Amino acid sequence: MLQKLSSFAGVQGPVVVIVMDGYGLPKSDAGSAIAAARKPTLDRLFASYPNIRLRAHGTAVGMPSDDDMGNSEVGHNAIGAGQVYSQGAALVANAIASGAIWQGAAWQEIVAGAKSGRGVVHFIGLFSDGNVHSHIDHLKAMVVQAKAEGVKTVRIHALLDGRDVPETSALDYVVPFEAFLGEVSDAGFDARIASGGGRQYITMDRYDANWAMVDKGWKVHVLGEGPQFPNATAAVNGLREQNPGTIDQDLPEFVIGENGKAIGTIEDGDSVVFFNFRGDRAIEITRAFEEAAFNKFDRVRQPRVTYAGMLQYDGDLKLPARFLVAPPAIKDTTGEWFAKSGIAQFACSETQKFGHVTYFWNGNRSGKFDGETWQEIPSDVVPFEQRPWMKAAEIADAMIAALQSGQYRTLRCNFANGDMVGHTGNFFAATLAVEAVDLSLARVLQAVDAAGGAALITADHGNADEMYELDKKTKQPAQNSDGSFKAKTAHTLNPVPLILYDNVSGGKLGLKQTATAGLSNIAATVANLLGLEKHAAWDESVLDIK
Ligand SMILES: O=C(O)[C@@H](CO)OP(=O)(O)O
Ligand SMILES: [Mn+2]
Ligand SMILES: [Mn+2]
Repeated sequence: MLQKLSSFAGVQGPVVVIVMDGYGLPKSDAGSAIAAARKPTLDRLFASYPNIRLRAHGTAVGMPSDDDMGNSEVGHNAIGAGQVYSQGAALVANAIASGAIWQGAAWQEIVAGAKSGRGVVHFIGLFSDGNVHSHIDHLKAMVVQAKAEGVKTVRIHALLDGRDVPETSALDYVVPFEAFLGEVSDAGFDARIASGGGRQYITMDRYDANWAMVDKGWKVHVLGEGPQFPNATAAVNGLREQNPGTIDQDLPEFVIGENGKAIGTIEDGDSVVFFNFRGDRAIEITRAFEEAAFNKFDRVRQPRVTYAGMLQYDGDLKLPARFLVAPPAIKDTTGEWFAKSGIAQFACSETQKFGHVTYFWNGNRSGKFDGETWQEIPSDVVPFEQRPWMKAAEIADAMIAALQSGQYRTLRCNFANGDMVGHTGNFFAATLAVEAVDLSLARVLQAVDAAGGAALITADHGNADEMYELDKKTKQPAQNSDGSFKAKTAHTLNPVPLILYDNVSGGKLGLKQTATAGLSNIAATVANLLGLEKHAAWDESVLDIK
């Protein structure tokens, strides 16, 4: 049980945490869809309620360096656990640097498994240096090590990014990597890219939103069925020609063929490494490889392979069974300790972010703690620039109903809009996305007032705050040669807001801005609003109690 605070009995009504995904505070309004949006509710909040800035990127959320942007996994982990752990990106980089990864049983089984079969290791994963789901340097190190350990053939199944890196940067990765593979290949070692496609088109679906993407990925990676090209560079060029204006993440699938035959089908006795360290978009394809009874799509055949994930993606489901690097052991989350303190909790989002407020929030566990209620609003399966309002209204409806029910002492939700629409690179749609959040926020806050509660409004990282690549010198939006602006689809390095919406304490409560304030300070702040001391493991509260 968490102890009672001596200085404050807590807000009488419910304490609500609202995450506006992808809502950062930019240095300049140039290129910010947030600045361009009409958002009377947020304007009023910033003008009239206590608010501070929180660090949401780099080492403040467990990334290897402060050049790393934040992302939903590390952001929601930090918010939900109140602690900063070295995250997958850092853990894998360290395991490779020390060589510990090669000593582990999982890597040795991958190599031994391949050698007892045809000698083939497949690597499937996100092909960039974005460091959100994966890093191409990790792949490079594994190819070199596989060769050193006597693997005969390497086949890479490359998911093109353009979402954590510039939107049409695929060839910046593919061309040098194909050159590198050419250099390491010799009479006894053959390493090539064998298949791929855009990450938002094949394989990397999450939260059961659209299994058809995984089906498409399976067909190209495993069965070798799809439009053929002689190499990945030719594939990217060819697909771009056939699909003018399509950015990398949305490019269709491709297969590398030789004399009409796919060069990298996955067969019995092969080894397969899914080299993303982040779990949300790795779980579905992992299930397709591991599950004996699988009914999400027709696999046609299930090759008997030695399969490993870069990390363990789900600590409750133990998925996958074999993993190269142990994930951060996220302990003592708010979900767990509020449950132990008898506090009923409500969590809600739409499909695209549902796992963020449940699985990431609870430390990458898919199971509920006692007294938790989760509500998922099914997301649209459309390009989000066509529906920038997404399910904000429905999430607000669910939050309002949960507040009115009087059943929950604390509630949390995530509005996906700023992030999911921000990732499309469509400025106009992103302003509408922010406006939809503003409208829904107004409705939820009315219900918070009616319940005599208080709310913390925040974000997990930036995105819609910078919709164009900024010119390094002028700090103005950078231009393409035809004069159009260069769209930016990735997250940003900007801080995020923390607003305290409190009409109940009579001015007793405020927020403390500290130099190091970050997402991990929210957990203790929520505990204090509930009238509870923080858990010893959590970073300090920023609640100022006068
Ligand atoms: O879409 C995703 O997978 C990531 C970007 O790679 O975004 P977020 O961290 O906001 O989920
Ligand atoms: Mn996010
Ligand atoms: Mn995102």
